[in-house]
Amino acid sequence: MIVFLLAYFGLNYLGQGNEPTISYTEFSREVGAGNVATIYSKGDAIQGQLKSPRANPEGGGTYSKFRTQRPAFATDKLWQELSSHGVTVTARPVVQERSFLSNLLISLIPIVILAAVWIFFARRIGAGLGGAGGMFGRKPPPKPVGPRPDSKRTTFADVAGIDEVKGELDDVVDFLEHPDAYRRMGAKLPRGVLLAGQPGTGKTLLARAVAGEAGVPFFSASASEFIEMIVGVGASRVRELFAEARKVAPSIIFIDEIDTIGRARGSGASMSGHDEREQTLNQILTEMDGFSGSEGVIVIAATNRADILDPALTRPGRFDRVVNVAPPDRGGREAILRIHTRDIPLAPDVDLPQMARVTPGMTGADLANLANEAALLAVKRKQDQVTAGDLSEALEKVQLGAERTLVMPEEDRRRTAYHESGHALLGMLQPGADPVRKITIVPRGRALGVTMSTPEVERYAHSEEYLRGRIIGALGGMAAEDVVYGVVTTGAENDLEQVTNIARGMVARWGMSERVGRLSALPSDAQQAYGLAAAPHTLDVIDGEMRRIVDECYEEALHKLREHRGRLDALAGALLESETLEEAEAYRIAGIPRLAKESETA
Ligand SMILES: Nc1ncnc2c1ncn2[C@@H]1O[C@H](COP(=O)(O)OP(=O)(O)OP(=O)(O)O)[C@@H](O)[C@H]1O
Ligand SMILES: [Zn+2]
Repeated sequence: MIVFLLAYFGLNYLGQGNEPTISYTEFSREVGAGNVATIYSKGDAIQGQLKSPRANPEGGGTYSKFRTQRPAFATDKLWQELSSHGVTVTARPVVQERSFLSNLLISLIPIVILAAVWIFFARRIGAGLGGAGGMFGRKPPPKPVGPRPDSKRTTFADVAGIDEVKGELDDVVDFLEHPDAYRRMGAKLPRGVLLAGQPGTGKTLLARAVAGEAGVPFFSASASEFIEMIVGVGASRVRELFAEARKVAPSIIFIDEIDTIGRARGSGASMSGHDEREQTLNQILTEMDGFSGSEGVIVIAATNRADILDPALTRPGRFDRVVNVAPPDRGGREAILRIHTRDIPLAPDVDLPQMARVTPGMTGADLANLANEAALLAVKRKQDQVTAGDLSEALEKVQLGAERTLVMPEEDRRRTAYHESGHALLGMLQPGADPVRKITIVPRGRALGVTMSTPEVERYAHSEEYLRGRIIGALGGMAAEDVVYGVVTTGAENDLEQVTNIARGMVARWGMSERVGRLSALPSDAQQAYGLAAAPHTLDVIDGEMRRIVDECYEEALHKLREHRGRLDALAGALLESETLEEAEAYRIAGIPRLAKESETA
C-alpha cells in the first residue's frame, strides 16, 4: 500500500515543470500551423502538447509539451480557430504552482475515496449477499453444514471421554429427530444450550455431533465475527442467521465464543465496540425469545468464560441449560487417543493406556494434536507404523510448543489429590453429612479439583451438627495439606469463603451461639433500611464466635485426618491413579460404609 502511494504521487508531481512557457502568440501560431495536438486549460492557464517538437526558446533541445497563459483580451475566436484546425480541446483543472504538501494531499484524495468505496462494498458483500468479502479477513456468512454425502458426518462416536456431557445432550438430539412428537405433547423444549469449558475440550465437536446424530443442518458462527463489523451489521447478520436456520428447521445454530458479546454489561468492555456488542447480543436474545419453542431451532453456544456471562443469557427460555465440558480423566484420554489413532497404523509397542497415564491435564484437542504429530514423525522417518517412541517424542514436542503447561506437574497433582481426599474423607466420616458423589482431580474452571456431595433428598432445615459437619468438610482440603505437607497453599480460597458464610449464619442469623444469643445480629438489607444495625460491640462478639467455631472445626478436621491417615493415603493414591472416583468406588477405597441412609431420616 505504501509503495503504491509514493509511486502515484511521484508521477503526478514530477510530471510537471519540464515544459517551457511559450508566448500566447507562439501558441496561436502553432495552432494556426495545425501543430497542436492537445491542450488542457484551467481558467486562463493552458498546457498542451505539440504534434511535432519545436526548438526550445528557453534553452537547448526541443519541446513538445508547453504551457502558456491566455491573455484576458483573447476572444472566443480562439475556439473557432482551434476547432477549424482540428485541435483536440480538453478542459480540466491543471495542478499548477502548488506546494509540495498540497500536491501530496490532492494526490491522496482519489486513493482515499477509492479505499472508502472498496471497504464499503467489501463489507456489504461480506455481510449481506453471501459473496466473497474476504479482503478484510471477514468470513463469508455461515453456510449450513448439513449431512453431506461427500464428508463423513460427525456423530457421538467421534466424541470420547465426556460421556456425561453426551448424556445431557441426548434429549436435544431426540427432540431434533422427532420435533412433531414433542409438538403434539405441547412440550416446551430447550432453546439454548450453553457449553462451558476450557478451550479444546471438544465443545465445537460436540455441537457438530448433536447435529450429526440428529441429521439436521448445522450453522456455525463465531461471536467475535459479529462485532468485527461496522456498527449495525452484527445484529443484521444474527437476524439472517436465524432466518436461514428457521427455513430449514429442525436445525442447529452454533455460536462460538459467546462471551465476546455476552459478557456482563459493564465488565471491562471497551468504550468502542460496546454498542455493537450490545446490539448483537440483544438481537440474539430477541431471536431466541421469538422462538415459539416448537420451531426446532436449537442454539448451542460455547464459552470458556461462563463466569463472566451476562445473566440475561442464562435466563429461562434462553441458554437455560448449561453443560460443563471438563477435560477428560485418564480413562477419557485413553478413549480419545483411540479415536484419533483410528486411522493410524500403530506398532505393537504402542501402549495407549500408558500414554493416557502420562498426559494428565491434556484436552481432547491436545491429544488429537499429539496423535497427529506422532504420525508426522513416522512419515518423516519413512516408517509404516507409529511407534511408542514417536508418541513420546511427539508429546515432548507438543509440550514444548504449548504456551500453557499441558501436563500438570506431578507435585501439584499429588497435593490436589490429598486436598480433595481430605474434603471427601471428612465428608464420609461425618455422621449426617451429605454423601460424597464424586471426587476428581481433573481441573475445571479455576478449581484444580472438585469433591461433590449432594443430599439424598432436599433438606430445608439444618441442625447445628450438620452445619459443623459442612464446615469440617470444607476445611478438610486445607487440613489434609497441613497434615501431609505441613504447609497450606492458596488452593483453599473458595473453601474458606464457604466456611465463613456458614459460620456467620450460625452465629448471627440462626441463634446457634450462646454469647450472641437468639438475635438476628447481622441486620438484613430490610432491617438496615430501618436504621437497624448491630452495635460495634456485637460485631466484635460475632467475630469472636465465628472464629471459635471455625477453629474448633479445624482442630477436629486435623484430628480426624491424622486418625484416619491410612484412608487418606488410599484415597489420594486412587485419585492419582484414575483421577476421578465415583461414589461407590470412593466409599469402598476409604473402607467406609455409606452412613447417609440412616441419617437422612433424622
Ligand atoms: N472429547 C473429544 N473427543 C474426541 N476428540 C476431541 C475431543 N475434544 C476435542 N477433540 C479434538 O480436538 C479438536 C478441537 O476441539 P474443539 O474445537 O471441538 O474444541 P472446543 O472446546 O470447541 O475449543 P475452543 O474453545 O478452542 O473452540 C476436535 O476437532 C477434535 O479433533
Ligand atoms: Zn478445597
